[in-house]
Amino acid sequence: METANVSRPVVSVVDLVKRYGDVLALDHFNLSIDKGEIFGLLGPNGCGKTTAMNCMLQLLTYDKGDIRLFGEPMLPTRYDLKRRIGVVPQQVAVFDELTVAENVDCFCALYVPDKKRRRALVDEAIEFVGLEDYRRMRPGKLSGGLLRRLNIACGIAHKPELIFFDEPTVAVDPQSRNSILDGIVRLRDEGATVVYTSHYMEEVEQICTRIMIMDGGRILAQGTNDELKRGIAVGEKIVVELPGAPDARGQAAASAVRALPHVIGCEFANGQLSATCEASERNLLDVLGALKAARVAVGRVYSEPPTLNDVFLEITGRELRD
Ligand SMILES: Nc1ncnc2c1ncn2[C@@H]1O[C@H](COP(=O)(O)OP(=O)(O)OP(=O)(O)O)[C@@H](O)[C@H]1O
Repeated sequence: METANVSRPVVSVVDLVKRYGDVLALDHFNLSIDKGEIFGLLGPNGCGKTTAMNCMLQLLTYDKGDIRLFGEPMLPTRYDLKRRIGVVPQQVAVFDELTVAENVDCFCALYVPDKKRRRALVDEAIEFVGLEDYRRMRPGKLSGGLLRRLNIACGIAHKPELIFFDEPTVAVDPQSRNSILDGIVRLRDEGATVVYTSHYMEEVEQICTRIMIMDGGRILAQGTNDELKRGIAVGEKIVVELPGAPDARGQAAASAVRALPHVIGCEFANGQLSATCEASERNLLDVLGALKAARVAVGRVYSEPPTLNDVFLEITGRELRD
């Protein structure tokens, strides 16, 4: 018999199809996110991330599919559910004629009518994103990174349980980027569930508990960072600098390495030999042994685990990077 306290996913999307005319933006898209996750939707520009998010939020109509948030059917009129959701859109959406504090208050007022309670929430949100010194400034005077932080404060001031972030770090300086990523982890630690879209794999690796890789409106793979990487043939990449090696000698060394067991591919370019290998404890010894036999002088050597780009590359044959 089913028990009453089985936890339901906070987000559940089944068989979502969205077309813009002839463009199939989402092709039977499915998603299930549990409470307390930071779930990453990762994929190149145009893969359908924003469309998926906007369908979940009922900001777009769709051709087919079932969307449930907090276990309830999500509909354009479900204001009770919308009140529990925060949205940080890709394009900064604030009012130029209002100050930082007035902007946060204005968005918070959509959900929290009580002025006194709102004052405390606005203060907390401004402090959360580190904009205390800019409270009375208008958005036009803020840098790109600070504007993004204001955009976040506007989306989270009402303490939503589920927060959608659509590429919140595009075109921000590294300091603001780190502050935004730290803030998202803190929101999760305080109990929120987060949906995070990005085409930056490093960010998704850094903060997401689970990741879905998308392309062309379809799901290519999903799992934890480790699960995704374990699912591909590449286990490690070995890079060896061959200082002063002429091109012919470097190419010969690369073909010797390519012949080794567990080596999937090997290239020599710009004085560097890069070998892609299956997981094996002997890879480094084998590669160095082959280079010694080929009589090339070896400089710096390092080994890297696979990245999400390798996962994307193996599935699609293309790079995830722009
Ligand atoms: N309003 C629209 N009309 C027609 N096609 C659209 C529209 N919005 C998006 N598309 C197309 O749908 C596909 C998915 O776009 P979407 O914006 O969801 O992707 P994305 O992964 O969020 O990319 P980005 O990060 O660039 O926003 C793309 O092919 C895009 O060109």
